[in-house]
Amino acid sequence: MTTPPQLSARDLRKEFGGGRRGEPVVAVDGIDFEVARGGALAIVGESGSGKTTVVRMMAGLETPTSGELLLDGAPLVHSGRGAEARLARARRIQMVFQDPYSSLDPRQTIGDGLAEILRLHGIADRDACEEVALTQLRRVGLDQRHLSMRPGSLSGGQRQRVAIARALAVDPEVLILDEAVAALDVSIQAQILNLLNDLRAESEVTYLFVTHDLAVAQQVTDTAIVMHRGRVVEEGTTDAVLTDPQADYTRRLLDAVPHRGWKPRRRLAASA
Ligand SMILES: Nc1ncnc2c1ncn2[C@@H]1O[C@H](COP(=O)(O)OP(=O)(O)OP(=O)(O)O)[C@@H](O)[C@H]1O
Repeated sequence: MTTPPQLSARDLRKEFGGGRRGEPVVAVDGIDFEVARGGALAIVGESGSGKTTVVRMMAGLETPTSGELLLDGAPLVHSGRGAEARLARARRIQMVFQDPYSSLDPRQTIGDGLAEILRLHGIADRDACEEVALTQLRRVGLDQRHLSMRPGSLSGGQRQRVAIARALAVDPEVLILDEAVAALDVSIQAQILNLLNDLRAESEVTYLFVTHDLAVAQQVTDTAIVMHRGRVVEEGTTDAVLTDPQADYTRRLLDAVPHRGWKPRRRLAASA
């Protein structure tokens, strides 16, 4: 018997009502992808290509119009939207966003925030929380000092480390990273990407890495799909997509995003 992929999408489609002339907006137009357990897939595309909609369907925040999302071979979308269903889903799928402020309470210390998650998911009781929280912080390169700090006194990179620690604290099967390094300086970005590689090597977590930047995707993912107007226009190993793109759109996307050795040739045409 073959093992099912950890995560897959089959002919996944999402329409929203209320387009300009009343026609539906097709945000995701019949896409397919698969990620093996412990693998890392990049979803690459510019703003408006449908990446966020895919992620929101995975998080249970949107319901697909048709098609399926499968987690470990079982449909994901029909498991309900109530608080219990959300908690059960969060146990399996965690997310890290571009702006860690969106998930960090500015009034709460890093240690208290982690402890809250550990208790919520029944991972550690009150007595064990601090020790487990510290273990999680150490995994992401932080230490005892950070337990009592608040998000406002951390750097952007440290905040993103905390967001990663919080996400991995529940030992999810899938970690979705939605433009997770986009707001960081290049040197900090490199540190976080290295950390993500180390964390994936030491656990079986599967990454879904959403980005507009293929060069960044190459540093953490094995395979990539390129989305344009809700469709997959190119797929393959991330290396091949980056170094030998087949689709015109991918080539234009690569030309538009600054990367090492980049020479500005042309911007993506607004109508492309
Ligand atoms: N709730 C909604 N109602 C109507 N249209 C929507 C809704 N959400 C997204 N869309 C449309 O669906 C398309 C895809 O949007 P989506 O946010 O998924 O793209 P994206 O690639 O993630 O872009 P960004 O990086 O800017 O978030 C866009 O045309 C967007 O305007």
